[in-house]
Amino acid sequence: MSFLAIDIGNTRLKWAVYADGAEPGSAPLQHGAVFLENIDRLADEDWQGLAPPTRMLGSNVAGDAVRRRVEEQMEHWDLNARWVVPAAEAAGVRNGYDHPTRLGADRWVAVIGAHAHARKRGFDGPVLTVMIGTAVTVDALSGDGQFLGGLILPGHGIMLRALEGGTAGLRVPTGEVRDFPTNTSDALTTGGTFAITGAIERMQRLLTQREGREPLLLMTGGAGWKVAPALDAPHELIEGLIFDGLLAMDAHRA
Ligand SMILES: Nc1ncnc2c1ncn2[C@@H]1O[C@H](COP(=O)(O)OP(=O)(O)O)[C@@H](O)[C@H]1O
Ligand SMILES: CC(C)(COP(=O)(O)O)[C@@H](O)C(=O)NCCC(=O)O
Ligand SMILES: [K+]
Repeated sequence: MSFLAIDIGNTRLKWAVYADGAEPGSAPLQHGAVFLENIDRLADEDWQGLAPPTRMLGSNVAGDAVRRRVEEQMEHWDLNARWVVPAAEAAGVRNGYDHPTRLGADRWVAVIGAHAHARKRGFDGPVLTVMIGTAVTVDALSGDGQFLGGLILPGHGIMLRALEGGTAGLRVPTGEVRDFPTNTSDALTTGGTFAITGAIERMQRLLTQREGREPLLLMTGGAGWKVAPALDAPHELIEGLIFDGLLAMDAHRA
């Protein structure tokens, strides 16, 4: 008996298999990541030889066509494909979005994962969930479990491509994060990084003011490690935050 968790973003599909009874924070038995252009080879490659999972739950923000292609890769297993649709409430979190179903499934699941982490360590204050993927999202959860809302901004890659495409003189290699950049490469890299860390720190201040208490700041996503060193606010990198949310949701449904 095992549980397959899938997180399809706009760049990569991430998957993890857990033993029955796993909880948020548990280590997966196996896990992997593939770029979306390679998802049609999952059954023949990454998942070849995997013990057939007995349950699955996925988060997908890459559209219906991608979801169908992934479902095809799972066809040889006797598995009921289940995908998260953000609702008004799930796993102890209430959804404050104007139209709950329009919230990105990955954001909803990550906030639920972050809530589970906070509760597990006995923390009942607010939580700020930061995801650094293709896009960057910064999502606020109140101490009493209400998702208050959050920001979407371009990830580093999108920012740089937008600048390259919209200017004549910004085609340069990746630079370093510097306090006062003195060349174009460093200016671009620092600009992108400070845009992201600045947005995070602004939301942290807003949430602290609203709740009267410093939030727990949990960060995840493929490029989280790049942003973490430049972030002044105390934070924790949790690679599998979306998987932890999927585990929490699966446990609540059972
Ligand atoms: N080894 C890596 N493989 C892929 N992406 C990476 C890697 N290291 C950093 N990244 C960054 O992480 C981003 C993808 O992160 P991910 O969380 O998978 O995004 P998404 O959920 O949007 O698909 C890429 O835009 C890239 O900038
Ligand atoms: C904001 C996102 C594009 C992030 O995608 P990602 O970077 O994880 O690929 C995704 O969560 C999404 O499509 N959201 C729907 C719109 C919303 O959340 O309001
Ligand atoms: K993501």
